[in-house]
Amino acid sequence: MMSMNTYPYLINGQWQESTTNETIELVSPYTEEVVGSVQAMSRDEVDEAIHGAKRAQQEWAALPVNKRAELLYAWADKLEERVDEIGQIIMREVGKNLSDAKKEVVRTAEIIRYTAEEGLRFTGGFMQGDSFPGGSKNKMAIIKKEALGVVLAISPFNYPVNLAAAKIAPALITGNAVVFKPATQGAISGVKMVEALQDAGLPSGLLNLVTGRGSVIGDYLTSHPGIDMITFTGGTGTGQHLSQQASMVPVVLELGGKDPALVLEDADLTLAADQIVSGAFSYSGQRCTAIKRVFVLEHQADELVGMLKERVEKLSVGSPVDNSFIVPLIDKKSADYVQGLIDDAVNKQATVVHGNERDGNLLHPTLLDHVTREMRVAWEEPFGPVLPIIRVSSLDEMIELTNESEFGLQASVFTQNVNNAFTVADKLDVGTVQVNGRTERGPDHFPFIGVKQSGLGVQGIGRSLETMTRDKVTVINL
Ligand SMILES: NC(=O)C1=CN([C@@H]2O[C@H](COP(=O)(O)OP(=O)(O)OC[C@H]3O[C@@H](n4cnc5c(N)ncnc54)[C@H](OP(=O)(O)O)[C@@H]3O)[C@@H](O)[C@H]2O)C=CC1
Ligand SMILES: O=C(O)[C@H](O)COP(=O)(O)O
Repeated sequence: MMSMNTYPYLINGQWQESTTNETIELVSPYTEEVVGSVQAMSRDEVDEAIHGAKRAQQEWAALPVNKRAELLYAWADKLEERVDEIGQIIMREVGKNLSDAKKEVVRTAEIIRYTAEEGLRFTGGFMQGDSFPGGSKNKMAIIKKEALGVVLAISPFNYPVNLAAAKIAPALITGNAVVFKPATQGAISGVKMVEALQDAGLPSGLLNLVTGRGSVIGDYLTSHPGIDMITFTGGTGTGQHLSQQASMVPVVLELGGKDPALVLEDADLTLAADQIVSGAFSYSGQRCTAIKRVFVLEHQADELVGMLKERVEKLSVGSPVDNSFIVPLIDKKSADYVQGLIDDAVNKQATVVHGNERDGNLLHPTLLDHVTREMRVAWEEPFGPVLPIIRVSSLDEMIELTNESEFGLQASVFTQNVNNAFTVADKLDVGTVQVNGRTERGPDHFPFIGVKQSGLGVQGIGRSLETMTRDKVTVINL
């Protein structure tokens, strides 16, 4: 008999306990109490999940796309009906404040609906041979979009519902089956999200949910011959490792970042300060797209730092239950890592403008000035509430520091001159440049890309449909 707080995995429509009799306890980042346990699945069970998905896929792909869209619309409705319950689970499991946790569920429903709509309009094409030299009008190609088969979706802890659904929904609408492996810390939110999908009428086996430590079953999953495509969001180290495991299947990776804010001489400093603080500190900086360093010209730095300090001092710090802006980090290891970056910078003479206080996993928002390139925090991704200010002598230096990073997710450029904005944007080696706004993924139909060590391939609703399908060409010779 399973205890109330022990969550099963899902294979072929059946919620089950693992024959390993092993479960993994998940501890809340802020109460440090056990939220629940998930199953540590065996390899045989993982095999069953993949084979079950394979069996379900062909029938699903054969359905008219409008029928597939019905499932997604129903799923979005079911998620919205459970927004309070799932929001609470996200809060308890990953420590996101309650308001943001509920917003995540609502945003997920919106992504799913938009994906269904895009899916309805997503078709192949037609080509005529005579546009190529020597070609003929009598040779015509009909290009259809076909599903790849079984998509393996692996998600991280920080958006346990949203980032998972952003992979699952495009896979399903294009006729793929899914094996979904949530982050272990985030797996209960994943279970709840999948329950909603099942309530919406998920065909048996079409999505199978596997749980267990990535370090134990991850390689087995990613190198499994039954997997036809992998879509992954998580740390750069994990992503690099995964891409070496996978063989001959498309892989999309959304990885870490070190997004800079470049504050140009003609920037509106009030706007820049507002956007930088919101971008750097929401969910305590546990966003791949968080602003993770600021470049400002020496002669404007005092003014900007003063404005940032004023805002950072006002951020509420505490419990996600009280909707605090700054909440405890996901676990002690992460908090220790961020503290290590702060300590290194302070030892190398960075100035603590605010913060550098710690209460367990709760790190107060920390603003560091006079950060130099010799400090680790200038280059490493903290995934926590610390913002380094790097004073520079020229715009060229800002561009150079941006491009020197191993990461290339996004960058913010603050300027009131549109020509400067485009000139600088073109020189930055990142996936997306935000002009006069914080770095962020949304709106979710925009392409979302990481270059260099920040990723491979592209997500974003329309682009995800492309990456989860292949062209099938039939040529007619009249
Ligand atoms: N660019 C982007 O879009 C985003 C990037 N991120 C990045 O993710 C990181 C934080 O998320 P976090 O969850 O800690 O990332 P991890 O890389 O630790 O984990 C991500 C996922 O990978 C799984 N995993 C672990 N090892 C393996 C393996 N060998 N094979 C396959 N899967 C494996 C994890 O499972 P388990 O939990 O069981 O270990 C989890 O489901 C940050 O670096 C952040 O920048 C986060 C969000 C968005
Ligand atoms: O995982 C992340 O950090 C997200 O992809 C960021 O999403 P956001 O920019 O919309 O918060």
